[in-house]
Amino acid sequence: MTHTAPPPGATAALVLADGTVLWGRGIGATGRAIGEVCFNTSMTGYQEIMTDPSYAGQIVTFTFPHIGNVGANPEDIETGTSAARGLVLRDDITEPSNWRATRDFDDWLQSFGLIGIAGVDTRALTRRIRDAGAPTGVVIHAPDGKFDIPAALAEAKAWPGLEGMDLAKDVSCTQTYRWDETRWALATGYGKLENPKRKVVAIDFGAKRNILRCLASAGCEVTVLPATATAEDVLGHAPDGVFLANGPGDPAATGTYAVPTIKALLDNGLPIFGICLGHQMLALALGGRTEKMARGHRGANHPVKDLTTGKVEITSQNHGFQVVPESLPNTVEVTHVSLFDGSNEGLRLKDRPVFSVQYHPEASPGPQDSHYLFQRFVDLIDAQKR
Ligand SMILES: NC(=O)CC[C@H](N)C(=O)O
Repeated sequence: MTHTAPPPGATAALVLADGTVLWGRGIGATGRAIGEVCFNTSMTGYQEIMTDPSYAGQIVTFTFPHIGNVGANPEDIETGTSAARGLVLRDDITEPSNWRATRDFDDWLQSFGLIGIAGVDTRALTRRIRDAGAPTGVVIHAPDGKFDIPAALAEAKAWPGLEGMDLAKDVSCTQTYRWDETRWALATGYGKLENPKRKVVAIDFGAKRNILRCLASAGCEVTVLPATATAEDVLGHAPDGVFLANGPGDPAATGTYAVPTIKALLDNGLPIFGICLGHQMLALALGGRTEKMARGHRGANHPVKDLTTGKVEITSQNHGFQVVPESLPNTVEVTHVSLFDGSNEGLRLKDRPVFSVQYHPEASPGPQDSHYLFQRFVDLIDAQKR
């Protein structure tokens, strides 16, 4: 895998912190970007993945070779800007072939400032991440073929890594806003929620739009608050329930401002539902612990067992940290477990209307097996209201 000089025609390089240099062809924006190199096994949904705020500080390696082949459209995005740092592909991006495409994927990457490399042996890179963990990497796109590899290597070596990094504040909204677009909006153009039955405050640690759509589709009027919102800010909106969003970075670092808020909300007795980073921070607020995973879960095919029903669901996942179930107090019941590695995928409180999952029930991309969780949340809200 190691080379010293750019091979003829190379316009991009991926420099790993251990000195490995992978050469390829540049895609998207030019320049260089640094991040943790992870892999995602999804076969579809590359736009949603590249705009998922949880990927802040990461360079995504797609294990599926045909990325970009259906082009890009203005709808399949999870935020208006991208938080991910870059991407690594096996094959070159081809001409778009899909009726929904409004532009070429390469073009779209440029407009989002995303730097990428194609022509990499992504299978070898993925095995390496699987066996040795996610390395820091610098992706360089230099159409002039001029690479400063020693500088990139020094940068990669100096990067502190995601552990201890708080990135939620960077990707969260800065102002409170109302969300009322349902899941039907994309298909029909008429997706505004009429007569919502419940008021939900969503704390935005890096929320994906489709989560907000799923909450609206379940009949919730959703008010979105910035990540640093206090319990008073939340309660000021007189919500029937609180949603804790997904987000990037290390939950322990984000917890410095989010955990006190969540603790106060728990004391208040409101129904609470958390997803991914929201799940991890709920666990911290309950006195539990989180840790970095050896290789993380990123893909749209992860089997999870719901221990409360015995059913297995195929889930969409994107996380590199996990809740340590043994660290949770006995007021907590573990409700979901990964059938890949046995790690924790969900919890609920035995004495309060509070639950959370580690995976992404809104999918986007991914199977819709887990949409029932949004119904579970509104059922808890309705029971509490009665
Ligand atoms: N999707 C998420 O919310 C990710 C949570 C957290 N940043 C992790 O990597 O584990």
